[in-house]
Amino acid sequence: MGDMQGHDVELDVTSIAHGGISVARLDGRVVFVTDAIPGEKVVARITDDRKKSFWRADTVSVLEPSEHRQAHVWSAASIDRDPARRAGGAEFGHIELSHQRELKRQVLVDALTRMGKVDEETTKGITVEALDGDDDLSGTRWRTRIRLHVDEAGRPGPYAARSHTVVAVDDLPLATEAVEAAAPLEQLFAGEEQIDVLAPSDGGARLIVGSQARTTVVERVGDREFRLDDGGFWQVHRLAAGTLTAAVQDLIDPERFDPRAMNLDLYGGVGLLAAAVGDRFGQATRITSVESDTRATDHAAENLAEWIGAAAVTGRVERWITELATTSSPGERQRLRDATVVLDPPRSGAGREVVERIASIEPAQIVYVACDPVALARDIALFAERGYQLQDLRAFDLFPNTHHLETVVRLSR
Ligand SMILES: C[S@@+](CC[C@H](N)C(=O)[O-])C[C@H]1O[C@@H](n2cnc3c(N)ncnc32)[C@H](O)[C@@H]1O
Repeated sequence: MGDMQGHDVELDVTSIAHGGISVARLDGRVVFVTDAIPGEKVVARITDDRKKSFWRADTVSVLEPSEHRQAHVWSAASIDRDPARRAGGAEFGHIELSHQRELKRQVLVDALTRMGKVDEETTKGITVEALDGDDDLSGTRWRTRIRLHVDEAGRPGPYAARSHTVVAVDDLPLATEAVEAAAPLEQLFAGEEQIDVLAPSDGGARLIVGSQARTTVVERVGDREFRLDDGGFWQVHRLAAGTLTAAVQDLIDPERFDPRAMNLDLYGGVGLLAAAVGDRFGQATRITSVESDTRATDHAAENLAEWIGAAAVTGRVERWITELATTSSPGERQRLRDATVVLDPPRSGAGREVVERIASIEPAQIVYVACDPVALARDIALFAERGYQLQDLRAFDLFPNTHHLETVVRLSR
């Protein structure tokens, strides 16, 4: 192993893998190749040949293009650039938007059937939906937040794909116009590591440089306002918060919903999904939002203040739910059995401990919002071990021109 790195090889690209890379075979060996599309023949440069079972490669030219190939939406990320200098974060930008969604569907269905042990029949009819109101066919101008990294000379820019090399760019087409206009691509920031640029929905744009003091911004979703720290978590696509609000409201089975139960919003951030539940089922709804970031919970308490049955607590979900499961009274246990649990964990998913704890309180239904289909599929299989089956699913293209997608599922016994 080791003498093929840097060599160019011809590859027939056969399928898509998780993570935005395609799969090809070379002399029977799997090669994961970037910037290709299944069905293409490409010339690719081997970047990693250390493993016996698979190699990695970057496409450098296309011999037989897919009918779905398009000029990259971001010239800084196109295959015309040296692979080491291609901007990261738009790894599907060379694929027509409708076909990006088809590839995301394939990845989701593959994860659900292989890792989630969901039967194929159940996955029929799954689509990755465009967001309501997103009529931009190029999949650009949606990022309300962007992180730039700073190189040794002080120049800000995105990282190159799969590396920590900062690359110079003169545009940011996935960012909203307000974010792009505010991004200081021409300035120098010697001594800084990163710069966050955001444009909240209440207007204006701001930069967060280094350890500057946090300020509060306001995001609007329908008639609701959410206050949060400028550096705090908020869904990135300009239409994401509204889309997930509607999806959670849609997926909760009203027959199984009890407003007086101990309903939970786990990994709650500033209360977006707790508010979605309350707005769907009325002011009498009881729900507790659990979040590890104290500043976010402070904002959640404020954002949900007018609603008497809502509470926001600071805690790590795994610990908080363990304590809940072990200390609840018989009356509380019944209200937990009647509960709807919404969870929206980070990319790594909930994991075995949290899944088992949730299952141990035996809630009436679980609505799981996931940004990683593989972590979701693993957790679906864990829930299935405890008798919770996939009942309904919707998937959304919350991240056009990237490989990411968002999935919302309902599980019940
Ligand atoms: C994907 S975000 C979802 C936030 C919220 N549901 C929303 O849509 O705005 C995940 C949230 O989980 C929080 N978090 C991460 N790990 C956690 C943990 N172990 N326990 C509690 N919260 C956690 C993060 O701070 C973040 O706010």
